[in-house]
Amino acid sequence: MGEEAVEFSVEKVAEDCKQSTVDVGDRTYVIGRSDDDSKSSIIIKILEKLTQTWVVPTVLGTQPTLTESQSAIPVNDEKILIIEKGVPLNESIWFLEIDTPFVKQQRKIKGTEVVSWSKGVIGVGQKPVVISGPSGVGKGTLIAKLMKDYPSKFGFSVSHTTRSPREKEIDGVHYHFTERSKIEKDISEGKFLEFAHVHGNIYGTSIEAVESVTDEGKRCILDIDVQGARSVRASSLEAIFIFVCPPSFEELEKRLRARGTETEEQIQKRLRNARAELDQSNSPGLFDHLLVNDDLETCYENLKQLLSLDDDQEDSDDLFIKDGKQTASFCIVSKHDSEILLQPEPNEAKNGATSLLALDLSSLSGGAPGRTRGLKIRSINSF
Ligand SMILES: Nc1nc2c(ncn2[C@@H]2O[C@H](COP(=O)(O)OP(=O)(O)O)[C@@H](O)[C@H]2O)c(=O)[nH]1
Ligand SMILES: Nc1ncnc2c1ncn2[C@@H]1O[C@H](COP(=O)(O)OP(=O)(O)O)[C@@H](O)[C@H]1O
Repeated sequence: MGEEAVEFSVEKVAEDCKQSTVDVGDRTYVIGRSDDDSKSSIIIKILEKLTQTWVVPTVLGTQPTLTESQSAIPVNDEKILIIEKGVPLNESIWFLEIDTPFVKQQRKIKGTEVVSWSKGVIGVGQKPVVISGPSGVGKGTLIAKLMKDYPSKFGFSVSHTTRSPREKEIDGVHYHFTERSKIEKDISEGKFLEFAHVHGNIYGTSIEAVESVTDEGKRCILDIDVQGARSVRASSLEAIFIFVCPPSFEELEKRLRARGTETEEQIQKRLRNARAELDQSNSPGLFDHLLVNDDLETCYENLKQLLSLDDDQEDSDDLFIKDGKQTASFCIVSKHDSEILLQPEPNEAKNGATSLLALDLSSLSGGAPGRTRGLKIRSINSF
């Protein structure tokens, strides 16, 4: 897998696929569609111009759905913007990350050349909320209340886990219950935002679990342990971090036993881990808010207050999102500073799509392994 010298020439590449070529520094990136074999896929090849050698990188992230062709332009030394042809604008914007911090880190881990896809999304979306705290403190109870009271506002990030389902747990709703080998493979393929070994099992948040909630316009809630919170802090996902504490250790033990879902051995393990989690809750810069869950209703009110405090971005992107909902297909014309000019594909003019669009990339956030958010769009009326 990964870096290898490949014997093919530019002419051979041109035969193989409908391609875009993008020069960034001493490299030419060839992005195209391969029709080899029965399975079509997007292929990425890199030409090292100085040595005239080809490199086939390891490609991470979810790739765009295949379309006939695409237009591409470098944004900077770190990423290339790609607009897919033949799909509505808000489905068509993608970034190929070639030297972002995430790509650099993955290159080190894998020891091969790496590039990563990230889908471009218009508007920022609300920051996800990470909720951590020891087992039995009441995280699930608080989250269930929030989801019941505000079903259109919040969505739950359904984690993957190797632990067995409890009696009332539903696969795909509470967790995606999964085999160890499957989750390990998906983690190695870069499909997870974070993962951790907790109470003897693997738990992890897939990128899709979080991003699909945000794409629906809902605020994503993650119930993950302290190690997971630390990983999310270090990732490109900007979130709010809340730690839920019990009023006392004795009360925590009481709740855990009263829940009646674990064996004595499992309870002992969870209580040991609880001490470590409580110690870590004070790590500088990790959690933004600590909530004590003594009386449930009081704690719930405090949680609601915290969340509405951070609602400043709500509805602020309507204008951009409206323009992004254009169903016409566009292609890249030029780049000026951080604005990219897009024009409708020639056959779209007859559908009434005549205006040019300016795609503003000045305030991007996130990026691989999740989405690239913060794109702004405005129409430029042709005269
Ligand atoms: N890092 C990480 N932790 C998770 C994830 N999903 C759940 N957890 C944590 O795993 C721990 C155990 O969860 P669970 O088995 O449902 O037990 P409970 O907390 O006692 O209800 C809790 O601390 C959860 O917050 C995940 O995707 N990533
Ligand atoms: N404030 C509270 N006071 C008393 N019991 C609570 C409170 N919050 C939650 N519980 C109960 O404690 C148990 C553990 O709560 P749960 O939400 O499953 O915890 P977690 O998801 O953090 O493991 C459940 O039986 C729940 O009904």
